[in-house]
Amino acid sequence: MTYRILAINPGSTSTKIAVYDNEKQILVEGIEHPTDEIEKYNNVQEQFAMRKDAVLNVLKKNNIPVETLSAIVGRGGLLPPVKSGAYLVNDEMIDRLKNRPILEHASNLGALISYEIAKPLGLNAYIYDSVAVDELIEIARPSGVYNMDRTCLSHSLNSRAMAIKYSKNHDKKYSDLNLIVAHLGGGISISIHEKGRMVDIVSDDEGSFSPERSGRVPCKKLIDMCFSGEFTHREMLKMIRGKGGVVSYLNTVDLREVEKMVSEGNEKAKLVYEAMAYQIAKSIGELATVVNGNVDAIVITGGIAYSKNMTSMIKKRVEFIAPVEIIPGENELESLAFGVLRVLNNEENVTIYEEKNLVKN
Ligand SMILES: Nc1ncnc2c1ncn2[C@@H]1O[C@H](COP(=O)(O)OP(=O)(O)O)[C@@H](O)[C@H]1O
Ligand SMILES: CCCC(=O)OP(=O)(O)O
Repeated sequence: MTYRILAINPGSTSTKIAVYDNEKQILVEGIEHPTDEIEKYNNVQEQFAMRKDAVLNVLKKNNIPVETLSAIVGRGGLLPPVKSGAYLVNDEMIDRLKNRPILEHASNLGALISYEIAKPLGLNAYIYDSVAVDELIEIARPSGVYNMDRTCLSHSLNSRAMAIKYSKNHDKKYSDLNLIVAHLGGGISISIHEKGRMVDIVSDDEGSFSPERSGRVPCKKLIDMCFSGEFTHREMLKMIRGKGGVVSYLNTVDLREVEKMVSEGNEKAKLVYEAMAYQIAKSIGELATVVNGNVDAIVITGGIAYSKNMTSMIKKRVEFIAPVEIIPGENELESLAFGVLRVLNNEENVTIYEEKNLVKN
């Protein structure tokens, strides 16, 4: 039996899509949304129709009628804490993502676009390994302020896929290993997978800064800025997500440009670049304590993992903990499609999204 699966991954500046016939990729395309186009919209939600039409146009251009699809899967958005794996998109999930998402994020459109295309065709729409996957152990939850538990938001889709890939490459089972995975992209999150469960993370606001995010910042200073009257809520959020991190110092989110600045002798760029490697290494070290140092391997992945300079600086600081494996890039479209394929082949269960039954937090 061949299943044709459409995978949709909306990012801040692009919507990546792929179509698979079982495990064979028959189409992959990155639809770019230029900044001047994105800036026409007040929020992510308003981009829904534009992005959905763009997806449908690509299918049409490539002679893939939507009627030939078996299922559609989108990158899961900022929902309340959910389990790993597949969820069926339903009206309750759509209501949450449309009206009360935990945070505004392009991935909130993954479920919405998938559902909108799937529903009239009588197909199921899914999300898989949402950014809100929460498998934290209880001791990891308190933040230090009563009633303000930590929120588990991470690049779980790519991080879990890379942890599984590492395990397979070494003829081991994911469920037998303790792995730290550092996802280094426009945003950075680092996770520790203990015997197949993502038991703790350093989220994009808890550790290293990244090309476009601030990471952990001094909270007393942050509070002062919030109440200074100078900035709106939206501007403050942008300061930590979108306009924070490398771009706030060097006016670019492209690490390759930063590397060029460094090679041309720019001392400020050198400090920022090295500080990022230093902070990433610190977060990896922090997570090693979760399993009392019993780490089998550290996996470095994401776009930044293509940089030999960056990965060797990190490696130098952390290889005393465990061997470091570099798996550059991300595997998100394939991870989405293969996850749903396992569901269609009855190799994996699917969860129905019901807020009354979600992970407690
Ligand atoms: N060969 C490379 N060397 C250094 N940095 C790279 C390289 N390729 C991509 N990057 C950087 O990776 C980051 C984007 O990573 P990516 O995983 O594509 O992010 P996202 O999916 O979050 O947009 C950018 O800062 C980009 O400059
Ligand atoms: C840390 C949550 C996931 C996230 O922010 O994803 P992107 O970096 O792809 O925006």
